Amino acid sequence: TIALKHGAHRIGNRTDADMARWRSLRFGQFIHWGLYAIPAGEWNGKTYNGAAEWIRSWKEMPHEAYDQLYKQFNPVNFNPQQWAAQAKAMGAKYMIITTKHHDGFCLWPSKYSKYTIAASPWKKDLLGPMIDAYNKAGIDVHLYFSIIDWNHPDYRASLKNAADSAAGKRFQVFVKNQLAELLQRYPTVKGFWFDGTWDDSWKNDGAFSDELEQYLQSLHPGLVMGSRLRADEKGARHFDSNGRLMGDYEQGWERKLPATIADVHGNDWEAVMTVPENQWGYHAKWMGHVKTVNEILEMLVKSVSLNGNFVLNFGPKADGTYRTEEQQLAAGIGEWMKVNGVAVYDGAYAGFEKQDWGYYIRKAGTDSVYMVVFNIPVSGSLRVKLPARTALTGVTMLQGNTALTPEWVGRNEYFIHLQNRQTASPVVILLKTEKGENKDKGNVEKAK
Ligand SMILES: C[C@@H]1N[C@@H](C(=O)NCc2ccccc2)[C@H](O)[C@@H]1O
Repeated sequence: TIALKHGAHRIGNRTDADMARWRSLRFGQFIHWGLYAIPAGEWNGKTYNGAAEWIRSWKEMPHEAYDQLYKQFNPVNFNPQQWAAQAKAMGAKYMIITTKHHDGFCLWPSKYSKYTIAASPWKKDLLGPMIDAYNKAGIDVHLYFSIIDWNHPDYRASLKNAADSAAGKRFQVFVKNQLAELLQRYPTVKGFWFDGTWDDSWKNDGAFSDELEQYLQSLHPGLVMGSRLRADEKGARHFDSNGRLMGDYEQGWERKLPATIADVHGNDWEAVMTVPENQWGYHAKWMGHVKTVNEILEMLVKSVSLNGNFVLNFGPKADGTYRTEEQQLAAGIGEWMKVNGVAVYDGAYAGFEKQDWGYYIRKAGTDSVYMVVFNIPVSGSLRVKLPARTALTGVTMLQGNTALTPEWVGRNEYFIHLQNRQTASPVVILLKTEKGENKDKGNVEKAK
């Protein structure tokens, strides 16, 4: 291994209570809200095909025009209690809010910037009421913070000369001050979700990102921060130059999921997902495929089955309301989660051989394993292969709490025959297991 001063400082996952809590929550809500919701992906009668929150970088959007938008930001229909109630009904257990996206506009009245909500017609802090409402609903809050800041005069994508380096130093002080300010103003937050850390100016100062992470941990012990913040002194990101994950969980899964357990390398990880193909902030015209409830449920269940968290993004409108599609999606997900969330919360990799019908999720630390079925075969028979020396002692269909009698086909293999092959939603079956060989305890039907 290479000697590193600013690489990973820990091998293996964090085992403390704050991280165990984050890991147990499994399902989060991302919220991208800011000035970009005003143009909403359109300008001068033209539609921006990129992500709505990146519209400032569109050649058709003059920087001066974008930089005046704050004078119009006045979310008169903002109702944080309603936002929190919607998230709670959906079954989200944590929420990540954009405090400041790449455009540099702050949703809180930062004393380190003029480009904040205080300068808008709304004037008032948006983060405080949101964090209070979500915490009252029993939902943890994490703060998204973009290192890239297109508004700040000292932001540099790369440092080409002494003047750049001086600006870069001033910018690092600004970042450190804003982050400390956020922790001081919102002491109940559980973590930071850093973004915009791919520019050379950041990548080439691994020491600063390391010191910053340690500084924030010293201010707020237990803080959960993903791998996107850090670079090591050789410019390696997420994984240091020895291939070890930096930060508390792998944070690279943006709009994509790992395929198998091998892809996660035993690390904690989190996937963040958009409802349309690639829109985080509010875009008036969603183009391409919009994910359905069942597609989102499959991503959530697949993530948990591979030991990860899944975060679904919402992009509120400039007036503070949600678009109908997002409201309907949240309600539909919540309906399934109300009955089946028990298979998601505290969920973990089961260690069973993956089958085509869907996913296994182990209730962490127990002998209970849930089968979440998305693809009922035409035979109606679900094959279950248990690990060696694992006996099956009970099978229950969650819907209706119905006991099932599997057919034992020898050694550790069973078939579960579903009577009804028609279902509009994923079917959840609870397997009770125990250590030991499978012998005919009369609880299973022997193959003919
Ligand atoms: C969570 C999302 N991250 C921001 C983004 O710029 N993603 C595009 C991107 C993703 C990975 C490497 C570079 C750039 C998007 O605007 C969202 O905030």
